[in-house]
Amino acid sequence: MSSTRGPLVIAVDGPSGSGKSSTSRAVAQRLGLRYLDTGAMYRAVTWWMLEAGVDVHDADAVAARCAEPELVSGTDPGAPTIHVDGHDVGAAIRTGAVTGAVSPVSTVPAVRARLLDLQRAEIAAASAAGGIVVEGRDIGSVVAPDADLKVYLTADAGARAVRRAAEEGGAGEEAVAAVRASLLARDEIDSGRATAPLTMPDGAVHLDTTPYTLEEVVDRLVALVGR
Ligand SMILES: Nc1ncnc2c1ncn2[C@@H]1O[C@H](COP(=O)(O)OP(=O)(O)OP(=O)(O)O)[C@@H](O)[C@H]1O
Ligand SMILES: Nc1ccn([C@H]2C[C@H](O)[C@@H](COP(=O)(O)O)O2)c(=O)n1
Repeated sequence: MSSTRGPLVIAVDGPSGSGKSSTSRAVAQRLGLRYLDTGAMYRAVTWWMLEAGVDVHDADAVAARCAEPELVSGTDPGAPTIHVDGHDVGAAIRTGAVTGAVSPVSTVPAVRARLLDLQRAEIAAASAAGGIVVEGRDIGSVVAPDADLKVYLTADAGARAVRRAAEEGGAGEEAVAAVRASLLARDEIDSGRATAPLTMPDGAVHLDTTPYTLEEVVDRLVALVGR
C-alpha cells in the first residue's frame, strides 16, 4: 500500500456473512476513519419498496420509484446509522422480509446508479475526516476502484452460517441449515447479476477468514494498511 498520509479509502468486499461489517467497523475504529455499510443502503431502499407496496420482483416498478426515498447514512464506526425519509430504519432493515427481498432490488440498474452517487458522495465527504472504510459487494470493482487498499473477505459457507445463526440466537442444526440456504441464495443472485456482480476486484488482497477470529482478521487488515 502507498505510504502517503492523505485520506485513506479502504474497500472491503465479499459474500454474505463473510465478516465485512464487523471487520470494517473495527478497522475504521482502530484507524480513526469513517465507515460506510453499503449493504444497509440497499436494505433501506428495499425496506422503502416493501412499505410502499412495490413488487420487488418487478424491476420496472422498482426502477420507477427508486429516486423517491431520502437516504441518510451515519458513518461513525462506533454507531453507524441509516435513516429513510427521517425514520431510523437500523433495525427494520435486518428483518427476514427485507433480507429476502434485497437481492432482487439490488439487481436493478437504476437502484445501483442512485446508490453509487450517494456512496461516492460519502467517500468524498470522509476525506476531511481522514478517510473511510467502505464495505459491500462492488466497492473495489465499481464504487472505489482506486481505493488505497482493496480486501476480499471470504469464509466457508458452513462457518458463515454458524456465525450468523449464533448472532441471531439460533445455534441448532435446523437454524444453521436455514441460514446457510439463505446466504447461498443471496450469494448466487449477487454473483450472477449483470450489473456490478460480486467478484474479487483487481488488485484485492484475498483473506479467507474461516480459521481466524475477528480480532485476528482486523489485525491483518490494519497491518496491510501500515499506518
Ligand atoms: N473472523 C470471524 N470469526 C468469527 N466470527 C466472525 C468473524 N468475522 C465476523 N464474524 C461474525 O460473523 C457474523 C457475520 O459477520 P458480518 O455481519 O460482519 O458479515 P457481513 O459480511 O457484513 O454480512 P452481510 O453481508 O450479511 O452484511 C457476525 O456475527 C460477526 O460477529
Ligand atoms: N455494494 C453492495 C452492497 C450490498 N448489495 C446487496 C447484496 C446483498 O445481498 C444485499 C444486502 O447486503 P448485506 O447487508 O448482506 O451486506 O445488498 C449490493 O448489491 N452491493
